[in-house]
Amino acid sequence: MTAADLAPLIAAGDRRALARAITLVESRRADHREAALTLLADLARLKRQALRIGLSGTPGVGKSTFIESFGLMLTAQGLRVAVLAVDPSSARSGGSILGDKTRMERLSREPLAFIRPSPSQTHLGGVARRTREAVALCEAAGFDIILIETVGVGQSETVVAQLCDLFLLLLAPAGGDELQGVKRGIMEMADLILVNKADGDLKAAAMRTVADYSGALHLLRRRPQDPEGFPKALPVSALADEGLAGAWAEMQALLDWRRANGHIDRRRAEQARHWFEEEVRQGLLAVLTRPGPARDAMARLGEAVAQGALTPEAAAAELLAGLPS
Ligand SMILES: Nc1nc2c(ncn2[C@@H]2O[C@H](COP(=O)(O)OP(=O)(O)OP(=O)(O)O)[C@@H](O)[C@H]2O)c(=O)[nH]1
Repeated sequence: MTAADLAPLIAAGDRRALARAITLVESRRADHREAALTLLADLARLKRQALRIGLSGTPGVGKSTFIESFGLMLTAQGLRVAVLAVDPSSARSGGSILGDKTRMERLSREPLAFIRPSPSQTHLGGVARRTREAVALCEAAGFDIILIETVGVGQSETVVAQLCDLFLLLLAPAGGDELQGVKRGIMEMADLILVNKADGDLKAAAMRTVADYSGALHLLRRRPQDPEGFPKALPVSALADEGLAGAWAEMQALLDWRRANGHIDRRRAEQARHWFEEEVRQGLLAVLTRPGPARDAMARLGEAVAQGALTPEAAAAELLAGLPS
């Protein structure tokens, strides 16, 4: 099947065609890459947009339980939901955070939902491109909401934050009264902090954790993209399906405000620029690492620097001057 065959099927919302197209954008083969770029350009003409929600949380915090409950709540409202994952750790574990078939079993059977397991990837640049293109394909397929999940190791939150309109941080109730070592940078990215497992014996601890984070969020500098009161921390129970409708109402209130104030369009424009620049950076790196004159010059000039024949600065200037401009 060619890109030209896939495009109308995806536009009609065919989930199998969508899955095949995602496989195509994941491929490293040069002819696949070319077909993928044609397909993406074709589908971009539809100018369809979904609400993109990023979700981060450490293993065991309840991400899959949350996505299943939250996703089912949305599909019950007639919304089409796609779930993607950014998982840079899968290269190491050899597995995939969404690979386990038993995860989100009910949601995966739902006709309005599409769940894409995360493939093994070797570097974050590849993960970012793959996910970005998968998001674009899901949008073209007419999904209303795209949930982009990450386990939050290394730089993966930054990738997700650059792909989404809204960023959720899922936390577990803390044992003591200390914040759970959540890095400041990650807190600063969050639009909502959801303290999961606010049920049964864990409820009291969850409420304390919500209070702790509410206090901590208060101390952060107010961001221009936030109305009064955001970002905020809320208790939820993905298992008992409690607090999810409330969290969704908060997300919608925030999005309405951002839309009305032009923040969504502005953020997407900034993200598009970011990804363009990132692609250029990756392309330049590829020029230096694949066999060819640039890599040869790199080796030759590196040797000259090592032997003291050239300063690092002079050698770098010579190399850069020789690159196609
Ligand atoms: N009490 C309670 N337990 C929950 C809740 N949500 C998830 N759990 C439990 O927490 C455990 C981990 O849940 P998962 O949804 O698999 O967590 P995850 O973050 O997706 O974990 P990884 O797949 O390892 O990344 C499971 O035993 C769930 O049943 C909740 O709201 N309340």
